[in-house]
Amino acid sequence: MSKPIYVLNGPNLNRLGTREPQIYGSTTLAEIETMCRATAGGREIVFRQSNREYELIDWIHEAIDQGEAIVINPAAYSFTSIAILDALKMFPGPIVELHISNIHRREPHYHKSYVSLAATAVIAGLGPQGYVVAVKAAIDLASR
Ligand SMILES: O=C(O)[C@]1(O)C[C@H](CCCOc2ccccc2)[C@@H](O)[C@H](O)C1
Repeated sequence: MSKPIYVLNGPNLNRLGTREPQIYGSTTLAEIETMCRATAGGREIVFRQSNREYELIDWIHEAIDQGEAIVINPAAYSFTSIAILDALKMFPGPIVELHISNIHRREPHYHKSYVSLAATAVIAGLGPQGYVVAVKAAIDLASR
C-alpha cells in the first residue's frame, strides 16, 4: 500500500480565481484539487491550504511520518520562511516546489525561494496545470 502524496498550499491561495486572473488564471483551488486527484491514478492525495506558517510546518511533519512525496506551493512563504525550509529538509522523499506564475519573470522579491534549497524539482509558470505536472513528477520521483 503506497503512502499519500501531500499537496500543500500557502497563504492567499484560497483566493485563487477571485483576483489577478491575468497572473494566476481563473481556476479555483478547489478545481485544482480535483485536477490533482484525477491525476493521482488511485494514489491517495492529501490536499491542504493554510495562511498560517505553523500549520504548513505541522503538515510537513505529518508528511515526514506518513507521506511518500510532497508537492508544495508555499506562495509568499517561499521567499521568507527559513522555518518551512528547515521542516522540508527533514523530509526523506521527493519534494516538488510549484508556482503557478513564473516567479523569475516577476518582481525581484519573488526571485529567491528558500524552499528551492530543499526541493528535488521546481515548476514555475505553467499556470494551474503545473499542479498536474507536479503530481505526476512526484509520483515518478517516488517510484525511482
Ligand atoms: O505563482 C505562484 O503560485 C505564487 O506562489 C503565488 C503567490 C501568491 C499566492 C496567491 O495570491 C493570490 C492573490 C490574489 C488572488 C489570488 C491569489 C505569490 O506570492 C508567489 O510569488 C507566486
